[in-house]
Amino acid sequence: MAEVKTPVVIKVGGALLENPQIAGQLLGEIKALQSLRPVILVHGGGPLVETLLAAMQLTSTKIDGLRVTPDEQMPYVCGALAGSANKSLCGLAIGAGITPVGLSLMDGGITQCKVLDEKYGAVGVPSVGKADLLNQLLSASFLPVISSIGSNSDGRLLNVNADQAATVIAELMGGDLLLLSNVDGVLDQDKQLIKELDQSRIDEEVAKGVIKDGMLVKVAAAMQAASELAKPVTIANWSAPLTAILNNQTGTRVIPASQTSGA
Ligand SMILES: Nc1ncnc2c1ncn2[C@@H]1O[C@H](COP(=O)(O)OP(=O)(O)O)[C@@H](O)[C@H]1O
Ligand SMILES: CC(=O)N[C@@H](CCC(=O)OP(=O)(O)O)C(=O)O
Repeated sequence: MAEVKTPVVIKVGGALLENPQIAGQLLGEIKALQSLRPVILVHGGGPLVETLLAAMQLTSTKIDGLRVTPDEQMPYVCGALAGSANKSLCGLAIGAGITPVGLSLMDGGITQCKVLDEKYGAVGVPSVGKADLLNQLLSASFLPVISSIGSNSDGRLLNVNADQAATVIAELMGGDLLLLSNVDGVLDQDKQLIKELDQSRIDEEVAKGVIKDGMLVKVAAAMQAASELAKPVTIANWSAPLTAILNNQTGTRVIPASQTSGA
């Protein structure tokens, strides 16, 4: 029987698109990785959302790293995430010799979303759906490129934080999860890289206010995926070589309770 290879789910923050050279380099590394293992790309687009909302003279606020999203802003949020960000990354993938398929969380029932809390407006919490579509695309060597726009069962469009989206996709596929951003990983109060983070160190750094804003959501999402998958999740810089990230030579590894020495 053919060996089933564990997919790699790579999430990139939207700020990557502000640096097409680094983005192109990463896509080139993803192309090389695809010859070894299936890859799924999940992306954010926070800066694009900000720019578009500002151009429309709309204001936007975040609570604990999550954007408060009134339903009337969803056309712009969808346009930025499922439109501009998704198609820009697909274009960069094509430039790297990859055949991408641009998707959102709702396509093929990949995830189902529920409204988080009406105080956030149209913000969704995703849960695992069906893997069939992704399995078909991966077996045909396509690169799924997934934006974090989802829908609830009534068809209400919801804005999902892209780290949470990637977490759920990694859980659905049993994949290895890399959360790539514009920082080397999770930094301590002296701006030094923390190489390993378990739940008690997370609680400590959050209480001190060292882990905050977007990193708060990212670390919580990483720990959720690590616990669900019973394996570490990596938070690293998209400028680092992908092989170094995969070989744990750089970045922060978020370790689930099942793998800490006290477990
Ligand atoms: N302890 C920390 N270590 C590293 N970055 C942190 C930390 N606390 C807060 N941050 C902030 O979190 C940001 C990464 O989160 P975010 O902007 O949401 O990234 P992305 O858009 O790539 O998902 C960093 O650029 C940094 O400003
Ligand atoms: C609910 C919520 O916060 N949604 C995020 C979705 C995009 C995102 O997560 O983008 P980054 O990965 O670039 O931060 C937002 O509107 O910014």
